[in-house]
Amino acid sequence: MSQLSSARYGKDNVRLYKVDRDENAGTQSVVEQTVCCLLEGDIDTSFTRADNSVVVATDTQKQTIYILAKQNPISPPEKFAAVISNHMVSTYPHIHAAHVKIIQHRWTRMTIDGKPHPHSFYRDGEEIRVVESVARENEGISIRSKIEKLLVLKSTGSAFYGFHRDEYTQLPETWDRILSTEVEAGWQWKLFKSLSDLNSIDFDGAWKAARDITMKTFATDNSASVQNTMYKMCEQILAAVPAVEAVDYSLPNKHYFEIDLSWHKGLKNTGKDATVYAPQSNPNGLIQCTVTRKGPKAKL
Ligand SMILES: O=c1[nH]c(=O)c2[nH]c(=O)[nH]c2[nH]1
Repeated sequence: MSQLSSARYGKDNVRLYKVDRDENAGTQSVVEQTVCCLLEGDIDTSFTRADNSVVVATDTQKQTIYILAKQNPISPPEKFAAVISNHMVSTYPHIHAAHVKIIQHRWTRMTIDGKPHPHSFYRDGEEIRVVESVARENEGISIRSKIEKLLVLKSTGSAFYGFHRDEYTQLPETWDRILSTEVEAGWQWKLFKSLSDLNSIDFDGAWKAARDITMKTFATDNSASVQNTMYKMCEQILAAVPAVEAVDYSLPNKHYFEIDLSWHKGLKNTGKDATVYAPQSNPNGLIQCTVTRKGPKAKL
């Protein structure tokens, strides 16, 4: 005998573009997103007994996303994700949870002849802003915001020494190394009881603060390790955004290896003479942590 132990369904990769035309200023602003919406609830019979009466078609979910995008601001993405997830659980009595993920892509306004252009934009990197919202019937709306794919590198100002050594250790200590990572940073908001609870929150301000803190700490910290530098980032984001309960980072350590070229006419390219390095794609270190406010230790 078998049983359905969990089920979710919906539409993924719903691509959205919205333009805001400011007729007075003669400028336009654009937002592009990719939305995923997955529903949970009393839908078991659609899997087990071919009962489609409980199915809010994935096409209906897609149309709903377009309509809600027309009727509401889609920026900040946190609020739009909450609007969609809340709509799903409040419209369909048999749907008890809605998981909405929004990826917001970068369209940065062009500067032409030193002035911001009124309607032209460019993709200044693969960095994305991500939001995951879950609305649960009778519980509230949970929101997690993320920065992903922000690639950073510093050419000095990073060390790694004093680590545990034993018969398996080959890595030399270093007081000056290249540090590079692709930032994945997340921050979990306190649970919102209803949509109106979101009104007092500056989601764009928090995203900017998290991004600025990440970059400034990365650049200015005399890094002892990825672990210590990322902890400092978490602490500052918690201090800057009171409505955030937890901050997490997942940082790959993208290694750059020295190349010994002394075999060729005694070329000096190691230690303080190193200028040409070999960037490594794999394997890479991967360091992750979650930091919360002081109190009883949360279960991980
Ligand atoms: O910042 C670092 N943390 C580590 O845990 C580690 N391990 C390693 O080989 N290099 C590094 N660098």
